[in-house]
Amino acid sequence: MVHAKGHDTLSPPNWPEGITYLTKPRLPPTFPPQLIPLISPNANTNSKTFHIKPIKHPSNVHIKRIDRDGHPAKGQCGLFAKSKIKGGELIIPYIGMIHSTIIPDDLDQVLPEQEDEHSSSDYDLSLLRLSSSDIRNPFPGMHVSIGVDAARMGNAARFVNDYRGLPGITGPNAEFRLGSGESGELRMEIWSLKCGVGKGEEIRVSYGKGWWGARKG
Ligand SMILES: C[S@@+](CC[C@H](N)C(=O)[O-])C[C@H]1O[C@@H](n2cnc3c(N)ncnc32)[C@H](O)[C@@H]1O
Repeated sequence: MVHAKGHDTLSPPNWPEGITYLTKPRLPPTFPPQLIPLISPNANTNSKTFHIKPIKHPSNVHIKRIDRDGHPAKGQCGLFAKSKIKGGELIIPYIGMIHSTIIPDDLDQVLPEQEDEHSSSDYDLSLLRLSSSDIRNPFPGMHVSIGVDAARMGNAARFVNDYRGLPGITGPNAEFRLGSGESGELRMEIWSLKCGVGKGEEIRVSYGKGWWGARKG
């Protein structure tokens, strides 16, 4: 375990240099306080931040550099099971930087000038989208989306690869699910599928056709 500047705590083995290790989601100071109760229902309504219990690195998974020929992510890292994981288990919550986009509801997509670092991130997952007619939406006439991006900071969940193209593999053994943490906070999680994950096996999800479609050509 390595404890570097900016990390929440000691990072697990094989954690890459330059990425901040988190034990709870990071909320930037620019995050609109009106949106905090939507992702953290137990937060004090006047709160400009949210308090979440730190999440430990699970002992049954590890980050491993992929050196297998034919693996499409060779040279990168993946997340592997250290011991057998049964079907239907929470493997690890997905932690990163929480961010929001607020755009007029009549725009059907973010304009180029509104794009930020998260728009092109390969580590960004959506947590919540609200149309202007949603009664929970605090911004009249606006469309709100909230996401979690682990490109620059996160936990071991950021290393989960997609199953496509992996040698001898025909499908995922895990999936992303929206869930809530111990403090009631909205979060993305990685759960094992019915088949479970064998000891030493790579944990692999489907990023979805949309994810791959956006990156073609
Ligand atoms: C969320 S990251 C996964 C962790 C990444 N392997 C790493 O070491 O940081 C997503 C990136 O992993 C790679 N990746 C994941 N699954 C892949 C697959 N099935 N085929 C090719 N590249 C993949 C791509 O470079 C993608 O942009």
